[in-house]
Amino acid sequence: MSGSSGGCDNFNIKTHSITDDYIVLWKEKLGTGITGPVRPCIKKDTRERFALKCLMDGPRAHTEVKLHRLCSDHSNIVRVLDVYANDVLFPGDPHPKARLLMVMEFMEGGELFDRISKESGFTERKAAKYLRHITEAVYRCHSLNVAHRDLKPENLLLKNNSEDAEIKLTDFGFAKVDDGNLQTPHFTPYYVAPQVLEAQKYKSKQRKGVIQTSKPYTYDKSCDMWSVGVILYIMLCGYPPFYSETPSRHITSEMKRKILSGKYEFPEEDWKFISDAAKDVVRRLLHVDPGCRMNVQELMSHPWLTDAPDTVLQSPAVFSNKEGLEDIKLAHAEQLTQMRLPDVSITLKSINESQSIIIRKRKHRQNSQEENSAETKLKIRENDLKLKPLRDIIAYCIMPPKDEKEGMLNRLILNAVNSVCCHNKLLSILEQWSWDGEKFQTKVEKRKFAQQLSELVKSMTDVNPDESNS
Ligand SMILES: Nc1ncnc2c1ncn2[C@@H]1O[C@H](COP(=O)(O)OP(=O)(O)OP(=O)(O)O)[C@@H](O)[C@H]1O
Repeated sequence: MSGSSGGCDNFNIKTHSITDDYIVLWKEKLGTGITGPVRPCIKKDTRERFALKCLMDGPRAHTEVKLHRLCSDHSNIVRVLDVYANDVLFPGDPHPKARLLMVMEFMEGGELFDRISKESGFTERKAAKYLRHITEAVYRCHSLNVAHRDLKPENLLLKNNSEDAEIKLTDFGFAKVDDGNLQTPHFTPYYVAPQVLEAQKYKSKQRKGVIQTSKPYTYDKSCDMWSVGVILYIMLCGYPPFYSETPSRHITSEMKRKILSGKYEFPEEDWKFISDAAKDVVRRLLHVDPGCRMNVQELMSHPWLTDAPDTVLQSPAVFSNKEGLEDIKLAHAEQLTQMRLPDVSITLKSINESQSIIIRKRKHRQNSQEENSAETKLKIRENDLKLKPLRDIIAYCIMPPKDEKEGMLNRLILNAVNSVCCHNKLLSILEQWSWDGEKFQTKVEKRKFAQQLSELVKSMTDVNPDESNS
């Protein structure tokens, strides 16, 4: 093990070897995730036990570390103590690889649902207490404008095995800064939803003091709230809200349909003793429209959190079926992947990121002629502007504004038909939805329509802008 030479742009990351300060128990593991095992380690000077997560060094790992550390100083977030940039040789690797080693507080009590499975007399009141801890963690993240985006039972750990142990949130591997502004110094947004622009305007008004209160809603944060709703539903009854009739270890199209339409039930036989207040929290969190979903502040002030009854719940018995519990976790993880998808599918790739062969060849040609010539940049920008009306429709369909106005969609479509360069292709999509030139004759499935338009936009951006006028 050696201190790594490169990639230490962050002054808080130590570059000397972790083994100077800690004894790492490389052969033991506390849990395993997609990034590999999390291992115990012991601080040499205090003999205290910690948990070590090893990440491949790269921009994603740096974001994880940065956002985890940013949120970390809170009683419901797993604390990050030290981060090392070291070259580490793992068995099977031909040579040492640059890694970020994150030392975290040791969560001795394990995962939330494993704990619940062992509880006798698990009540609504106890579930409400757990939910308070989870809500505090989400509040911490959202108030720092961080959306966690991977809120699932495996990432909710208990400090120890005592009765009053705190729950803490961990794993910021999908977290992102969510302040309604998609622009970062490294990425020019090819897509900005009208709602995002609205949020920016809102923020600027807040900054100028025109608006006093904060309105923390944005899409990614609302996904976290959806996750909290699913976790609460499972804590109350032992199974998830969106379950497929045909058991499968993978998310089925039936399940997807249910999630998209927000179809779930409170089956009478399992829910008849559960309070209306608890159901109210679930309903408000699982609202299908992200704009109408309860935000974290609203959740914090819901009376059920502090006034839940002592009704005994059946979830521990259901959780004791280990295979069933694994299925529940897997389904939740996959649902989260689906929820993060719109982020990817509607964010068009920048030219530098495009995988298209045509565009890569073109890039290569450009590079050899004149790197990033002003003319090329202008063309890309022009092409981008031409596609904006389509992106506005997609955004409208995915996240209709709260104050949706009559005929708004039709106006956006007319604007696009009159201005976009690819209007023949657009018209053929509109025909499928019986567009009569002014309005739709049949009901449009907005998500499907948005998907078709996304594909059209993608096809227009993955070709040479010179050719896109056809
Ligand atoms: N601080 C900790 N103390 C004890 N165990 C931990 C700690 N952090 C993580 N673990 C265990 O390791 C598992 C994996 O950790 P983590 O979720 O951070 O890794 P990951 O590779 O990002 O996982 P995922 O596949 O969920 O993205 C956790 O589910 C938990 O069981």
